Amino acid sequence: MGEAMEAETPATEEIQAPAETKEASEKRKREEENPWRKTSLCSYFRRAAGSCSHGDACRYAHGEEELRPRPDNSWDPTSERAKKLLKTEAAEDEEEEDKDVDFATMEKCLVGLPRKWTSDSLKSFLDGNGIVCVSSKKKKGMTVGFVRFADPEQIRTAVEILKEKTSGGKQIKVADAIRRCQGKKPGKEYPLGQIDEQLCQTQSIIDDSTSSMPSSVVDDDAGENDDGSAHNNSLPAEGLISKARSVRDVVTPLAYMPYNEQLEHKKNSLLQTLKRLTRNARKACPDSISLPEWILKSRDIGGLPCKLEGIIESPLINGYRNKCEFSVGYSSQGKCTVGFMLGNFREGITAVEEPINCPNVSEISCKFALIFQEFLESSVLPVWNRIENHGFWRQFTVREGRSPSQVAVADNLDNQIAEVMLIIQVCSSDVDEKIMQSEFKRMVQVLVRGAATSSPTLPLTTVVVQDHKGISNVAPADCPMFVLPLAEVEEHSCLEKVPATEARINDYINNLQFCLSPTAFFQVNTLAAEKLYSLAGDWADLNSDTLLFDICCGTGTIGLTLAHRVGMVVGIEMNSSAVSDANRNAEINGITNCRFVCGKAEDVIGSLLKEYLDELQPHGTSSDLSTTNGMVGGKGDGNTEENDTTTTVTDITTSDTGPENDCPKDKDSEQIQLLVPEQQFDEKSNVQEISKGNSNDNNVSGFLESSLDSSGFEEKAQEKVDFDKQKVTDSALRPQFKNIVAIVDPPRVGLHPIVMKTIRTHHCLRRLVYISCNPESLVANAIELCTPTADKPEKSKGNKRWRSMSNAGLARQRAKSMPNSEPFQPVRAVAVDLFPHTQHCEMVMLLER
Ligand SMILES: C[S@@+](CC[C@H](N)C(=O)[O-])C[C@H]1O[C@@H](n2cnc3c(N)ncnc32)[C@H](O)[C@@H]1O
Repeated sequence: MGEAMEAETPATEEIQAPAETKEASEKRKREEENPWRKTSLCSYFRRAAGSCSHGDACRYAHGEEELRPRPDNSWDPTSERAKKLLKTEAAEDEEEEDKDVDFATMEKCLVGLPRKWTSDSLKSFLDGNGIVCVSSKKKKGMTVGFVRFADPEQIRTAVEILKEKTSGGKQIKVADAIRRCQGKKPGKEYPLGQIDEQLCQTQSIIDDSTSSMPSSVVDDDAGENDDGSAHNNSLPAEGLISKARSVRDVVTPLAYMPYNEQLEHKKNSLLQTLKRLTRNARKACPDSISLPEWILKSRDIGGLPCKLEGIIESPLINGYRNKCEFSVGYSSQGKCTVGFMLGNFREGITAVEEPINCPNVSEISCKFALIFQEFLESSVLPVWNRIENHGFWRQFTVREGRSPSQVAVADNLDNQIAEVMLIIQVCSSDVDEKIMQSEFKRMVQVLVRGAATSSPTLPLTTVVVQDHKGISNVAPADCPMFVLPLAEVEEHSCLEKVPATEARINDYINNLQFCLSPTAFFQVNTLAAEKLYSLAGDWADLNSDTLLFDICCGTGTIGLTLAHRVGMVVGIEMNSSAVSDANRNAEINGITNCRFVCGKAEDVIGSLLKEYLDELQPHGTSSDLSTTNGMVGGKGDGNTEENDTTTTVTDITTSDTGPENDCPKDKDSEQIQLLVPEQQFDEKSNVQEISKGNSNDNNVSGFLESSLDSSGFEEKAQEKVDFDKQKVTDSALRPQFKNIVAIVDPPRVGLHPIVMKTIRTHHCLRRLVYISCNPESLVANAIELCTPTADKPEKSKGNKRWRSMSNAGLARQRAKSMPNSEPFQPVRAVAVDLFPHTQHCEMVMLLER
């Protein structure tokens, strides 16, 4: 037996040991020197101690079941460094968990209670913490609980209970409850005493778009527009506020600080936000993979993912806004007012106050608001009442356009405004047509006269009416709009409602003219936007061999201002009027190397990347752009075909696939490079898709739900590819570019998960400049783009708990199920202050791989 065994054992010299690499040999030596290192895993990041950021402060050895101290005793738990590290990281984690709970506000509302719950059920659920009251909204199918806590400790306990217990699998979320008064007694203050009916009413009229959503997934500034402006959450006449805040405090909360202190304040807050990127990417990094260099290096720069290179000042500090959306409602004194609300729906319902002392609002806008307010005082039609969802006058917007080639001097922008567009939002349901006509005529007269008699006179270019019959604050993209004639119309003649298709005003960026339709996005601080775009261009490292994807391009401002620095721009935008503005703007400025595609980025990006990049020639064989395609920016530069959006769609599956792609293809990137069969170009349904599009910029829940259901990813992308009115040019004629860059400038909610996956898995895209008006969502997106992935991504479990996750937590989840692909690295970041006096700030981050 023994002999037989011996015979089976191969002779030692026959065993071929694989050659040890230098790296492996160094690792082995290190482990031999310190055996503890081999098995030790940091308690916080479940990662080898050698690669965690705790260094000597790392205390745990996880190789075994039990935690044990380092055998060499080199970890000193009493050392200052150890204490500091462990304390800060624990505190940071805790802070992240509690991010949405304000422990200073004692009255909370609990969203997501089971429908049949009563006050007693909630009381026992919370183990008696807080005085409770439950309100059921049958119409909205929701039950909300209101709790008044005695102190922060009670809140903490309740939050713990809510984290641990779920009600029938549902997570209950905590939000601040701020009471309003329902009574029609202006001036009466309701005491903040015990929990009562008024508190229950606080959240009962929360906007539909936020009510069903817990606060953690509602954008921090859900009550604000894309550009950081105050939202028109029009208020009921009887709205009163219990928190005495001035409109200046609400609209421009930093106005009390000198400008340099505002910048410092914003910079510090951005530093904290940026650190979240490092922390979360570290947590999301799979155990099997070593931490990327940028995370390891973050230790040297205070935990930042990359350097924050400062904050660029706004050239204009006061009156910089070129667009102001005023709410129409009643002030706390019961006066019909055109101004800003003293809060948003998350904070409860508040009154509308005149825009007095709001330094970001231009004088022109204030004057027009006042003229319109005076008109409303004599109007026979009522202002919109949000509680009862009826009324006529809803919102008043002033858009300003500067004269060309004028350099703004200090704070004196007003006299450079050459054009003004006024947009009046109304709801014409159940309103007598004759009365409406007569009111419009009178309104135009008042506005024209008011502008002419102001000193100095105010420019007035066009008056547009938007007829929005829905309940939600945001009018859908296809909301009817018409232009009112500025010339006086005789009293008994019929008012001609000209469709607003041609209503435009002009503004200028980097000496290019931008012609803007009423609803198209345009940065509200034009001069600061110039700085932002130039910087984005510099960081994008552009040259004539660059193909630039301008994702979420609006009216084409970024692409068009950078067109002369690149070979070609492909812009993607879902607002169809912004796309037609972009095409028109290219034409006006004689730019021929831009193509603007109308569609949601998540629907079109995969196909566009495929169209342009799958046929890339190997480096060095790209054609000479200046001679073969003439696609260089500037007047009269040859090929205008790319701007022709009316040509028919060609089946890309039959087009010549061209020379082999020099980008390594992996199977994941294949997944998203979808071939779309001809039958799927259903023009009609695609057009509908577009027109539905931009009503829902902030559809966070849609994003989140789809993000966690990756099974539908391919189908979704495939189904929704939109080639409406876009021409797929013959691949043989299409220029080839060596340098593929994307500049993304998404709305506050950030990029759609499909866009993220597409960018991440397309190897040709090596550089990405991310511009964001919401650094929180930038950080969340960067977690997904920059975290290394495991060979086998985790299968998304369709996690129902996404509702209770923070943005960063959700991004971590998504990062784990990202297809295996090369991650980006954050390279540099800078802030650009487009919104002085407010908390908002644009942030730009360069990501490379
Ligand atoms: C912050 S703005 C930036 C616009 C433009 N880059 C600029 O600076 O003027 C965001 C733009 O993204 C568009 N948008 C929002 N969601 C989109 C989506 N899913 N796909 C494409 N565009 C989208 C909006 O209509 C808006 O024009």
